[in-house]
This record gives sequence, C-alpha cells and structure tokens, in this order.
Amino acid sequence: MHLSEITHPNQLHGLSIRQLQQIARQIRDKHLQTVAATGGHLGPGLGVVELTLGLYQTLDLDCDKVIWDVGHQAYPHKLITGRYDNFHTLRQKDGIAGYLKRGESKFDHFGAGHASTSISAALGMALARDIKGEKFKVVAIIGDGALTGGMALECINHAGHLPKTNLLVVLNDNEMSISPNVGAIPRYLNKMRLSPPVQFIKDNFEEQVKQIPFVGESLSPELERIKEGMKRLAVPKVGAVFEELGFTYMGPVDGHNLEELIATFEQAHKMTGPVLVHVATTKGKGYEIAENDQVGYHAQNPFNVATGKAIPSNKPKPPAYAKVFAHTLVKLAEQNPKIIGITAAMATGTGLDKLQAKLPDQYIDVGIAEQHAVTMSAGLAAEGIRPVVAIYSTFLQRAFDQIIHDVCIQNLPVFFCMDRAGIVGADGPTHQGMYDIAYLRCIPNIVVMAPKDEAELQRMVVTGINHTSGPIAMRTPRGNGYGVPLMEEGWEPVEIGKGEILRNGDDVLLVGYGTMVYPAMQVAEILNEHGIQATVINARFVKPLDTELILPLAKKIGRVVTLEEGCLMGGFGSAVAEALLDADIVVRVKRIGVPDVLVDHAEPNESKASLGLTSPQMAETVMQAFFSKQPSSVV
Ligand SMILES: Cc1ncc(C[n+]2csc(CCOP(=O)(O)OP(=O)(O)O)c2C)c(N)n1
Ligand SMILES: CC(=O)[C@@H](O)[C@H](O)COP(=O)(O)O
Ligand SMILES: [Mg+2]
Repeated sequence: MHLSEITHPNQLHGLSIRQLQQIARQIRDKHLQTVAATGGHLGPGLGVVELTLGLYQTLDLDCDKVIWDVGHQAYPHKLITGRYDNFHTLRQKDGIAGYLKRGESKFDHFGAGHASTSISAALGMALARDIKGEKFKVVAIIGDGALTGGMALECINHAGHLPKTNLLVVLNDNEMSISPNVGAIPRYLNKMRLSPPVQFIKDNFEEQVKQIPFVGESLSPELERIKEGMKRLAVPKVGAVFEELGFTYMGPVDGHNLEELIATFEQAHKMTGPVLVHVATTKGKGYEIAENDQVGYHAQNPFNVATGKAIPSNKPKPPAYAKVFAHTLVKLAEQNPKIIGITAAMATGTGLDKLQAKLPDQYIDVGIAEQHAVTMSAGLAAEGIRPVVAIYSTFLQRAFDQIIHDVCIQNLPVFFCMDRAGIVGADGPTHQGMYDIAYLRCIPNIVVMAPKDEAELQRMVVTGINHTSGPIAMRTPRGNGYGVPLMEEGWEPVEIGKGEILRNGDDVLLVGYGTMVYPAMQVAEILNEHGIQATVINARFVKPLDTELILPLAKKIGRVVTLEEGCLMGGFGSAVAEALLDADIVVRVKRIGVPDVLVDHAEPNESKASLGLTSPQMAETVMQAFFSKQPSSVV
C-alpha cells in the first residue's frame, strides 16, 4: 500500500512491519519535500513517523482519540488522515494548517499551537468518556519540551490521582525543545534513556534468552513481553517519578523501532488507569542535515533538500527586529551585569541566543514556562536585578495573572519585550500577536509602548532598561525592519508618554501605533493625492497616552483615525477614544485595526488585505468615513 492510498488511519491495521517501514519512508519523503517547498516545521515531524504509525496501528481511529501537544510535529498524522493530496497547501492561505484544527479533520480531536495542553485536554475527554459510559481510548502525545510546561505537570498531578481513569500519555523524548531542552525533568528523562538496567536489557536480553538451552528459541514470540516485564523490574530506578505520581511507566522505548513501539503500545492499552510510555526519538530522523542541526531545522523557510540551504530571497532584507533587539540588549548588558535576559524556550526566535553566547551568566532559559518566567523575573527585580523578559506576544498570554499579581501590583521594574506582536502569518490564529495592547493597557502601573521602526526599537530598549522604575512592555513584529540607519551604541532613550508629529495637515489626524506608523504615512500620501491633508502622529505609547499632543490636535482638526496592528477591542484606538471621551472632546473617530475575528494562517500581507489593513485600503476607509467619497475598487 502506498501512502497516497491511505485516507483513514485504520488502513494501517494488519500491515506488516515491512509495509509500515515502506510507508514511513514515503511519509518522510513527502514531509521533507513539502516543507522544503512551503516552509514549516521539519525536525519535529520527522522524529515521530514510526511513533505515529506504530501507535495508530494499535488504535481504532473510528472511536479512539489522539491529542497532539503543540501539533507542529503532527504532519505524519495529517498525511495518514486524508490530507495527503492537499498537503502541498501546508500553512498557506486556505490551505492545510500547521497545527491540528478540529474543523480541518475529524481526526484532529483537539487543536493546539501553544505547548503543554495535550494531557489536560486528553484527561477531559477521558473523564467525559467515563461519564457517558463509553469505551474509546484516549491518548495524549507530548514532547519533552512541552512536558516542562506547568499545565502538563498540573494534569499529571491530577491524572495520577485517578487510578480508574484510563489515559495513555506518550512522551516523545528527543531531548530537544526548540533549543536543547532545559531543566531537571529533561535531565531525569535522559538518565532513564541511558539507564544501565534498561540499556543492558535492550542490548543483551534477547541474545541471553536465545542461549537458554531447549527453551531459548521457543521464547522468541514472547520476547517483547518478557523484555518489557524485565524493564519494569528496572522501573524502581527507571520511571520512578512517574510511578510515584500514580502512572504506570513503560519505557524508554526506541521511537524508531516499529516492532518495539507496537508491542509496547499493545501492552499499554491492556493496562488500567494513567499510563506513560516514554519514547526515545531523534528530532529530524531520516534527514541527516536536520539530525545534525536540530535547532536550525526545528522550523525552516523554503530550502534546497540536497544542501539544506534556504532558498535565497531575490533582494537582501534589512535586519530582523529580533536581531536588532538582541544586539542592543547585549550592548547594554555588557555595561551592566544586573541586566538579565530571560526566555521561555525561545532563545533563537527572540534572539536571546546571542546574549547566551556572549554573556551566559546574564541569560536564563526557564523552559516552556512563561508563568514561571514572569514571577521569577519579579523576584529578580525585587532584588535589584533588571530582568528583560523576552516572550512572544502570544505566549505571554499564558502569564497574564503573573503580570498583574506579581509584577504590576508590586510595581516591580520588569521589562517585557514581546516579539511576534501583530500578524505573524503561517502559524495562524494560535500564534497571532493580537491581544497584547488590550491585555496590558488595562493593568495599573505598567508602561506600554511600541517602536515605529528598528531604530526606535533600540531607543526603547534603553528606555525599558535604564529609564523606568516600574513595569514596562514593548511590542515588536515578526520579521524584518525597514532598513533605517542604526547606531552601534549610545542610543537616546525615548521619553515615556511622549509621541511625535511626523507630518502636518488640517483635514484629518492619523494616530499610528508601532508597525502602523509607516503605513499611516503611506495613507497620508494617498490622501494627499486626493487633496486631503493629514497630520500623522507616532504615538509611541498607548500607556501613558500622550494626551497633551493628541487631544488638542483632535479637537482642532475634528477628524481622528487610529491605526494599530492588533485587536480593536480594547486596543490602541479604544485608548484614544476613551481619552477623547474623558476630555469631553466630541469629534469623529475611526479606529483601524483587527476586528473581532480570528486571523487564519496566510502570508501576513494576505491577512492584511483580507482585513482591509493595506495602506490603499486604509486610505479608502478614511475617505469613505470622512470625505463621503463613493466606494471604489481598491487595487
Ligand atoms: C506556551 C508555548 N510556549 C512556547 C512555544 C514555542 N514552541 C513551539 S514548539 C516548542 C518546543 C517543543 O518541544 P517538544 O515538546 O519537546 O517538541 P519537539 O519540537 O521536540 O518535537 C516551543 C518552545 C509554544 N508553542 N507554546
Ligand atoms: C511551534 C511553535 O510555536 C514555534 O516553533 C513557532 O512556530 C515559532 O515561531 P517563529 O517562526 O515566529 O519563531
Ligand atoms: Mg522535544
């Protein structure tokens, strides 16, 4: 059977190991060719091909439920659940999503994107099953990185207390998060992977049994079961933590050995209560370039399969915001040992790997633990350290209470640097940085700001580190800056609460925030072509808003447009409208931003066009709102 003929995972039932190995080869090839063409997550999925096939052969996916943690590794799952034919649309507008999505397939039992949710979701389904008196199996598949997330441990604590609730947790242990995994849990897992008793049993057991006179050969069919039993004898040393927490621990299992995987899962399904099968895999398995650079091939832009090199873009790009941020942070940290950069398992994405390389003593990776990162930073700040918490806008959502409870109520100087704020593109609705303006500006004591470009970013980093005594947050977008001239050092801080006028005009006031400032200037140019003159303000701060600058101009001009790359509900435009209301200034206000919708995966510019956020579209919006121009087709 060829992979392309599989539209239902139950078609794996009855296939021989050889047939499964053949399908595994086809999955790897399809996975590699597709990601090389579209970009996406490579290493994670290549590492779970046998795990997926082995597990699914032991399940009945007409009733059993599988919940993948994060879901970035679930491309093999997608390929055997009816999405082979349109897999080439991966992560493209209206195409296959990069994570599981309940609306995309009946086999996507639970969506994700953010880590550490799978066991909780699976336990919920298992409890529902038992309440309804149904009998399906529920399996959570979680990576060793995701296991460092608090939610996963909260659920292990809960599930381990439910000896009658059947739940299988498959731990996909490849010793990697995006970067090498960190913390005591991965260290413990590694000890289990390498534990002498298990190693001995794996390496010598079969040979030893076969040499037993008379019975040796006849035991072969039972070997797997006996071996598993022997390993369980070793369990007091191996898997003790999970056993003590109420789970039956099995493993570690070779995650690329189909026979071992199938035998183990079949054993696991016979057990009652919570069971954890520890599977040892290699991230990027089967593509040597990815195996040798597991960090670099966690995710990739389109690349050449033969060389592994990214497909060169036709024009050189300005530096990424993350790179500029990291350079500035390192420069400031070199002058002040109290500056500590903190990441939650996103060293490469935030650029903090540069700080780690240059000043390792001023760098902390807490694992996938955003809540812990924030409250730990509050502790650091309470003792006079300057913590710089670099967490993506979307992942910082995890720590909303910690920001209030541990940082802002205590008015501690923690600097939140939120990369990937705004529309991120292919990662889709779970990763869009839509809500940070709204979720931060409502908290007392915090300063909230956004640079108009990468040069202002450098100035704001200085402000955030050296010119505040309380909580402060800065948002920056995914991707590259505008290529504006950058200073190597000596950056002038921006004054808190102060915006700037970039252009004057009497017909309409355009107030831009962050990544919408340059577009606001483009809108002004388009309006100018229609004889409409705009004043453009770079607000710089949503909290405190520069009311001294904005309100008198609003009153004088009488027409106000706010522009933001974030949710309109409670966002920057709401802040300006509230300030006008509070000042009893009655003017017409048009807020431009992301309406109350989820923004699906697509190229950022495609998403902006869908949302009416391109500069021509925004100019049209302004003309329709204030200058009663008849709607025309916007090119
Ligand atoms: C809450 C949260 N923080 C950070 C991320 C970014 N992220 C995506 S995958 C990943 C590493 C996951 O490691 P693991 O679970 O071991 O899966 P692997 O990539 O090794 O297969 C991280 C940190 C995320 N998805 N969710
Ligand atoms: C799966 C996950 O959450 C990360 O790998 C994320 O996709 C990284 O996003 P960036 O590519 O924007 O760093
Ligand atoms: Mg991992």
